[in-house]
Amino acid sequence: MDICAVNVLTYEEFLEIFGNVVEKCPLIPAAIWTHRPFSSLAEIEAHISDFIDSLSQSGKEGILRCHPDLAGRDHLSGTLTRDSQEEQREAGMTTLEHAELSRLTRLNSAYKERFGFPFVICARMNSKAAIMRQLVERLENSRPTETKRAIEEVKKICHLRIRYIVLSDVPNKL
Ligand SMILES: NC(=O)NC1NC(=O)NC1=O
Repeated sequence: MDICAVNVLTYEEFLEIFGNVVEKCPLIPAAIWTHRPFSSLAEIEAHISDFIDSLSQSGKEGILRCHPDLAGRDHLSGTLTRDSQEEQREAGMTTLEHAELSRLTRLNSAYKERFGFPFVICARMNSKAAIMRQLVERLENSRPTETKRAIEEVKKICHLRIRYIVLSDVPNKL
């Protein structure tokens, strides 16, 4: 799918395809559709990034809270979005050993307790070991630093999801 094909999509079609580029936040692609025609994919990403940056602290936290835990309840109950399931699988999050899962669950809880939102990281850009290491490291951050850091990861996830849509031509639905 090239940018010309994107620009002729109705907003319903645009949402059907791009609705989950920010996990469970279809409001964001719905909002940036206003800016058509897009000159490039990079422009779509830039609008999404600007929209996120324009949100208040609670709005940004809301985006983070729409993300599932890594190897968490949604994975165990089979309710992850297709995107998320694929990303977590690629990072080895769906085949953790018992001890690894216990450690991750403990760290995820400590993180949520401290910040009030789940630990978010671009799984496709990290190995299992790197995810665990960064979770431990980021637990030490202040709340403002960590919100900023987590939102950067949301943007990386979004970047790869958009690339995947465009390269594979596969419609992307929740
Ligand atoms: N919590 C968290 O990081 N979730 C995710 N990261 C990612 O790349 N896909 C996800 O679902």
